[in-house]
Amino acid sequence: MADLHLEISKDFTFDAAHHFEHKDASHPFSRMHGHSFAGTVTLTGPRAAESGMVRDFWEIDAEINKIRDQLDHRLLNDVEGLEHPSLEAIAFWVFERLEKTLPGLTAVEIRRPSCGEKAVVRRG
Ligand SMILES: Nc1nc2c(c(=O)[nH]1)N=C([C@H](O)[C@H](O)COP(=O)(O)OP(=O)(O)OP(=O)(O)O)CN2
Ligand SMILES: [Zn+2]
Repeated sequence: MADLHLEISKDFTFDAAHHFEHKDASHPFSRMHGHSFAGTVTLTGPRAAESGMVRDFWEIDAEINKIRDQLDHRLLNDVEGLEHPSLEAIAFWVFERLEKTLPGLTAVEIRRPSCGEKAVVRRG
């Protein structure tokens, strides 16, 4: 048992627009366009003796929703800290905010399911 560790994960989705300023004006990615994004937040830790839980999913959901509200149906380039809104940047941005309120956060994954692309930020 000593070599076992416990992970729990919660998925979320958001829709947002962005554009990439490092591309030539003629490139399609330089024009504003939108995506449906999906994310997964992972916590690692022991089960609390009194609840049997690493952390109540209801509490995780509440913290994710505070972050999601800052992304959903927004132009990501306008969000402070997301001036270059790649999947990689979004994953870092979410991790940095959620680690303040979700102790035991070990990974944030952001995906674009329509094209099978994802970025993962992992601690450790
Ligand atoms: N390493 C990365 N590369 C690229 C990223 C990124 O975040 N990290 N992002 C893009 C653009 O967002 C681009 O718009 C993706 O376009 P494409 O792959 O053509 O996907 P779709 O437009 O087909 O996606 P839909 O959501 O289905 O419209 C490029 N590279
Ligand atoms: Zn895009």
